Amino acid sequence: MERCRILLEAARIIRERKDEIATMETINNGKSIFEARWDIDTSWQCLEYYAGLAGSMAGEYIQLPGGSFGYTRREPLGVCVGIGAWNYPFQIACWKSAPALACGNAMVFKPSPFTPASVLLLAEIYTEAGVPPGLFNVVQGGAATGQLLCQHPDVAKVSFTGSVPTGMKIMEMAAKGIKPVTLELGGKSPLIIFSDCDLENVVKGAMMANFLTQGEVCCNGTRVFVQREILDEFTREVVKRTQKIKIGDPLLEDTRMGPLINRPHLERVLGFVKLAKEQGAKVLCGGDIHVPEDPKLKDGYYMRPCVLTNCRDDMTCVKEEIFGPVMSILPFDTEAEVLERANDTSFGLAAGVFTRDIQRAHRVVAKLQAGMCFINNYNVSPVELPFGGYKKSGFGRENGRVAIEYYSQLKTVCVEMGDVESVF
Ligand SMILES: NC(=O)c1ccc[n+]([C@@H]2O[C@H](COP(=O)([O-])OP(=O)(O)OC[C@H]3O[C@@H](n4cnc5c(N)ncnc54)[C@H](O)[C@@H]3O)[C@@H](O)[C@H]2O)c1
Repeated sequence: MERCRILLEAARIIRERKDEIATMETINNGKSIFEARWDIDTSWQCLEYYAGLAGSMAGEYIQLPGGSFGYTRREPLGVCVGIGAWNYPFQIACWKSAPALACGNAMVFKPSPFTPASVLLLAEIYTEAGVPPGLFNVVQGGAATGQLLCQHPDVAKVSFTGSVPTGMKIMEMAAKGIKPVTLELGGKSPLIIFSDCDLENVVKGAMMANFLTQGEVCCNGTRVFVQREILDEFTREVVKRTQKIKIGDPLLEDTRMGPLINRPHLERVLGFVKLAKEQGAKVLCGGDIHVPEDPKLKDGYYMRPCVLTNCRDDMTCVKEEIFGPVMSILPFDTEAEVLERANDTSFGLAAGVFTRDIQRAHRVVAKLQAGMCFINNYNVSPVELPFGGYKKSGFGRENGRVAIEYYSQLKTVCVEMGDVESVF
């Protein structure tokens, strides 16, 4: 209950300082202030959720013959390391630290060196809320710092959010110390749109699945499979709305897309568009640098969101995670065909299906190889629901009740009520 009270107080302070934290996050990452406020909301909601669970963690009592019994205790792991990506800096730190602290662990958190700032506010807030000194710590640095943390003998667990190649290295390092890991890695998720869908909702869903945070979202549904009957209508509408996205100063209220994280990443994303064209895709809009009218933004890392058609499943833009505002539209004819194509990837983070046919919706999601599936929506993230990947998108879960299992260990106690029966 003490942990619960402190986490609730931290959640209250985050709510109170929401605008300040969101502004810091926008400067930190480049996402629009409008979206940064959403991130801060899911951050304090996460703290509230685990505050609620902190006081209710319990073991099991198991009866054994002869009056003997056993019971289990859920105990903390010790010092947990959190390593974060740059796309949701504050939110990732909350999604890791809230269950870690609720379970009685300490956490050392290392943000991405591209977004070092906002998590310091979280550390400040935890201290103000009453988290004892040393229980939540921020260490700045890049890969070398991350490695030192993973290899440290006093570290009991590593929870990592980032790319697949780094995830592999983390797992290797953790294996040497037999440490459990949670891996939240990349994706190339399918969004399947059947012709019986509500077109207005589907267009909104496809935009949400592709263009939040400049397209730098792990679970984005970037392979947009559209049933052929509605292909033209859907494409026309999605292009029209994509062209209307307001790009510019992310601190302005009406901006919906800010700059990408840095110049090398912008060039990488533009490189994917160039390669897509060379491989035969057609750019319907965007995919190039955007220079805002405001002269002080002229060197910003802005690009216009891009919609690609004429895509094939073997193209690089359809196979690899671009991590930028690039949507690939892929026509399909039948349910069986689209399921096979949707699952034909080594990733498995998320998937979405839009249809008015309720039986089909459940039949399709049951067959999708993805940890987070959406029916008739996309990229909503209630903290009550577990989130995490299948296949190379990682394992372990964040959020939901199940995350408790990833930040605690189970002790079994066997109690004898009779005499010891010895064979000696
Ligand atoms: N599944 C999810 O929940 C989720 C959420 C956000 C982002 N992501 C993924 O993250 C990727 C983008 O983020 P990124 O570019 O920051 O990823 P990244 O793998 O380059 O870096 C992530 C973090 O790992 C650290 N790091 C890098 N090398 C390391 C090493 N050898 N040892 C220990 N730590 C090391 C970085 O400093 C950073 O803090 C994308 O692939 C995206 O899909 C996944």
